[in-house]
Amino acid sequence: MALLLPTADVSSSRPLVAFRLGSFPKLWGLFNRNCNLRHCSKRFVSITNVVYAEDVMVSGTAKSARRREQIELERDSITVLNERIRRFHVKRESSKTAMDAVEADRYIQMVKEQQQRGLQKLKGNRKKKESDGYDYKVDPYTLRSGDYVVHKKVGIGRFVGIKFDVQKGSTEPTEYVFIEYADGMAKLSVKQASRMLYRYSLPNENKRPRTLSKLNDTTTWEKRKTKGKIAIQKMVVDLMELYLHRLKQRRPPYPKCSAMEEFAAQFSYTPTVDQKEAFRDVEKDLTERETPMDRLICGDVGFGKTEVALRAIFYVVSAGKQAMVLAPTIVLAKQHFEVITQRFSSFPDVQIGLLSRFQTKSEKDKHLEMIKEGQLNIVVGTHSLLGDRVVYSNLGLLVVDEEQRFGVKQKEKIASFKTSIDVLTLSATPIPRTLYLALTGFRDASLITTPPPERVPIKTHLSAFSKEKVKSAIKYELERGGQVFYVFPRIKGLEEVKDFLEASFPDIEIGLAHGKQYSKQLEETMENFSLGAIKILICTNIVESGLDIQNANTIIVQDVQQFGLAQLYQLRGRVGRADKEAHAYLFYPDKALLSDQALERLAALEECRELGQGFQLAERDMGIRGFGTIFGEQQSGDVGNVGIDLFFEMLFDSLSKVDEHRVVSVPYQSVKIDIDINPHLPSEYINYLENPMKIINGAEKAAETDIWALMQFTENLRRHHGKEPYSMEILLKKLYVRRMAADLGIYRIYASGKTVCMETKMNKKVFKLISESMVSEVHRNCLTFEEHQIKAGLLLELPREQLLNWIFECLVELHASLPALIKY
Ligand SMILES: Nc1ncnc2c1ncn2[C@@H]1O[C@H](COP(=O)(O)OP(=O)(O)OP(=O)(O)O)[C@@H](O)[C@H]1O
Repeated sequence: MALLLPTADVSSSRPLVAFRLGSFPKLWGLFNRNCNLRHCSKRFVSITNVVYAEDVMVSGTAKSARRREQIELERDSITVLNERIRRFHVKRESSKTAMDAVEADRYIQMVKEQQQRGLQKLKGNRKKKESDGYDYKVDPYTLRSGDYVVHKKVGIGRFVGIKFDVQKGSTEPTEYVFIEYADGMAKLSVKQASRMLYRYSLPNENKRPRTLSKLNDTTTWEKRKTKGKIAIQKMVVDLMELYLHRLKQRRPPYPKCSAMEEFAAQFSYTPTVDQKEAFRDVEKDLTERETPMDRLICGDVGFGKTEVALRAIFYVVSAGKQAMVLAPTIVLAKQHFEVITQRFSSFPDVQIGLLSRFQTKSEKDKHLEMIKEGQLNIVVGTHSLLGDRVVYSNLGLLVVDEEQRFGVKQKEKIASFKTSIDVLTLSATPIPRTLYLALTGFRDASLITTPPPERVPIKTHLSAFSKEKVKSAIKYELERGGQVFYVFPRIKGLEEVKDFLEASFPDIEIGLAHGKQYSKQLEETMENFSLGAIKILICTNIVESGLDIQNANTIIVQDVQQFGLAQLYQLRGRVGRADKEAHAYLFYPDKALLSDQALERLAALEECRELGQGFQLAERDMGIRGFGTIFGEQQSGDVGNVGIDLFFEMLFDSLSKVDEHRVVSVPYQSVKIDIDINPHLPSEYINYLENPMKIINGAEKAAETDIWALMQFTENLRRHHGKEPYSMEILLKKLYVRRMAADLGIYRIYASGKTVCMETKMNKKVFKLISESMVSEVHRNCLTFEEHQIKAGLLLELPREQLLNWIFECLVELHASLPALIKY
């Protein structure tokens, strides 16, 4: 018996109608007899939202669990597919227009050539130095007993040791590497081990993996590896597509301006080799390319990235366009404003403005008006510059300092600029050189790894905290006329530090800076410190990045174990920015209280005392701490499957084969499905649909557009008319099959006895790639590839509808790999 409850809120996501029924085709027939569906059809919900009447009687968790179970059961294969399309295709498809294959070919070729050069350099490096390059395998002799390792073919094991053993039939003892697995011990020759073993380290790792792989059953490991591989492919393809997409944008190149020489001559220093190269890169981007620049200037702390940005600004402003400089904090914005003002001082026509939340409303309004009217050529500020109130007259360039410090929404806004104007991003988060070279071709970046001349390495002193040591360090710095940063990890406790320092240095001006202060007060303190009025600045890590105070050459960090490695590296980089020798004192409370991980981190920092070792440090830091800064949190999770070292090797491999991940779709109309199915819709449904032809034509049109449109179509159909009867479902599935086939480059599907043949433009490599990642073994195991055909051998000859269902399921599986492929 059907139970129909009245509905109240059509927009609500809660179930509007409760049924207790078997199959749905019967349901709407029943309704059709019992009520006027034409009037109430809008009040039905799709079958996924149906609640069974008897559930209403059951209470508590059992009730919701059963409901969920029931709902799961009701999710038919189209719903499951639609949900997946929504999850995976939304971002990619909606933001992109199709690219002409010939044009794309040209770009891909260009990218590949650039990338080849990068990889070539990597190989070159390797020859010079065996440990460098993209070989991430581990030297077994460097392993310690208990270390986790990954064997490419077997998976995660625990290194036990290297011992001599005599092989059968030999009298000579040979060295073997012993590795413990869940079900036994593996014995590898040292040579073999050096070819197959990687360290198993993870980003953000503090808990070691407990589960070892099995020697005798490698399926779980194979699955993990495939998952990792697919994730990497997706990442590479995303990078590639983003790049291709950007290459499609156009703007006229900026004219080369003669005044640049004058501007360059006013730089107080001789640029370093890397700076010069970065200037050239930026100049080429702006004056020779027709696509907007999206370049990352990646340089170690204090190595002079700002000047690169200044030159880019000069080009743009000289051409009559505006430039916006975005800094993560007001303190840094102010510093940039001052540097820019000073650097442009002999170009009085260039007007520079700082937009700050400390300004009064009328000051701010005046600035906004000037930006809008084009009276300000360079605008400096924090994220407030991204707000809708800021309207530019003729914006040409965006300079972003430390993009990773902006929030998600702000990053999205920054990304939206990248397709229309030139963007230069400055980052002091070093990326490993190997990674940089491998990424060449996918991401325009310039590395600044050479320090300005006369820079002296910062002397790093790591020890247990002692008031005496603190006092003598400060005394030394003050006596040579310098200033001191005193960094403490918590706001609570700063006052105590202040009391101690005031007592020790009664005649010295001491300032306090932290993020919870009133902005005005913070700004004043920073100003006084940079002017030299304040000699000791007690602060939290608010000074972490970008701050450039040349006279401050001692930094003291108390409770150093509380900071991350990259953070400490940044903090240390606040000093030693001139030619004076600088000191960094890192104090921990008591060695016994430090975790192994903290000790390892600090030792790494102490080791990397030479200038420019941030890049080296980044490589290690990724093993210990954050990987997400470069690739995002999602990828950070993917690394977990295989460990960083194997992940990197797979990444480099994938980068070098990017054009093999290419799928060429075929036009929807050219796809032939030679399976004779023309389902007849029941008359009740036809009556119920009001205008069935319009609906069927709409479905066909949606399928022709793309999978996203087809998904929206079926969702709408079900929202308005409930779940369709079986024959309509078959009709829809046929459309899905044709659409998915077109996307996969399959232009004909037919059956011959127990074999399903799919003629395709896909190449064998792509087939291998996507079939490997199929979740369903049933489908995967029966597929083969022969001369432009994907063949499926079925166990028995299926009736037509079942056959269509089978093909539908199989294509759904193949289609799931599309995000890891480049389409054009
Ligand atoms: N070639 C050079 N020779 C000597 N000093 C230089 C050179 N280039 C820049 N500098 C100076 O070095 C200091 C640091 O430069 P800058 O602020 O550009 O570094 P940065 O790379 O932006 O550092 P951070 O990542 O900390 O922001 C500045 O005072 C700058 O004037």
